Amino acid sequence: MAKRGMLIVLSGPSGVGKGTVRKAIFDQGGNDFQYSISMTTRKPREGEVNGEDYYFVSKEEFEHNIETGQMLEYAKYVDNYYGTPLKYVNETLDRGKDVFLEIEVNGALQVRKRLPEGVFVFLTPPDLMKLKQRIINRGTEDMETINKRMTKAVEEIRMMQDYDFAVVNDKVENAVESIKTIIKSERFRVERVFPEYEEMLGDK
Ligand SMILES: Nc1ncnc2c1ncn2[C@@H]1O[C@H](COP(=O)(O)OP(=O)(O)OP(=O)(O)O)[C@@H](O)[C@H]1O
Ligand SMILES: Nc1nc2c(ncn2[C@@H]2O[C@H](COP(=O)(O)O)[C@@H](O)[C@H]2O)c(=O)[nH]1
Repeated sequence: MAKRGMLIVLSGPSGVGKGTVRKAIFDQGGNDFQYSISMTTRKPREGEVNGEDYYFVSKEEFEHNIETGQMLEYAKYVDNYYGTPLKYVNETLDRGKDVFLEIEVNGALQVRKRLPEGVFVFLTPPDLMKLKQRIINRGTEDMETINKRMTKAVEEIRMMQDYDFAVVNDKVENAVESIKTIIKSERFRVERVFPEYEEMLGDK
């Protein structure tokens, strides 16, 4: 049976740049991460594609998925549900592939309980003003929603200490390099990738 893949969970407040950093890591190549597409009851933004950016579903469908145990984790975040379908994550890890989740903090802490072997990285903004400016610049939310997301952000940043690693997203390229280094080092720690280590340490 293939060795189970590695689970990487990237979390942090809305607008900090999780999606930007994740896309840069994927675009640079040199890895075979599988991105887990989340499910949400939020309405699609302009340009968002069902089955690529999210699975956009009704509240009823989402609640049915919760009740039937189909979610690895889920959270109510600013008036909408967001969650990770369990089957894809399990099947992909079982195939020996690495899975990348990009989710908010309450969901990440649920994942930590179920899959504690994952690598949990918190992406944090240089400061709150810059965070707000990034959400405003993105131009996807109205001011009322931005303010709700900023209130959430303060709660979320307090939970940073529950993560294995924290990375400041000041410059995208620096955050990308830091996360790639973390992943490389965690893979080494978990898998002891050099065969001579196995021999030296007397593993079967
Ligand atoms: N280091 C950075 N410096 C300046 N702007 C940035 C940086 N990283 C991302 N941004 C910009 O900030 C905005 C929010 O980024 P992004 O959508 O990636 O955040 P997110 O954390 O994925 O948000 P959400 O959780 O709401 O999906 C985007 O307009 C992006 O271009
Ligand atoms: N707990 C989960 N949170 C998720 C998931 N997918 C995305 N998110 C987070 O929700 C907020 C808002 O996202 P937006 O697309 O409306 O800006 C943000 O922090 C996302 O990272 C998920 O599956 N589970």
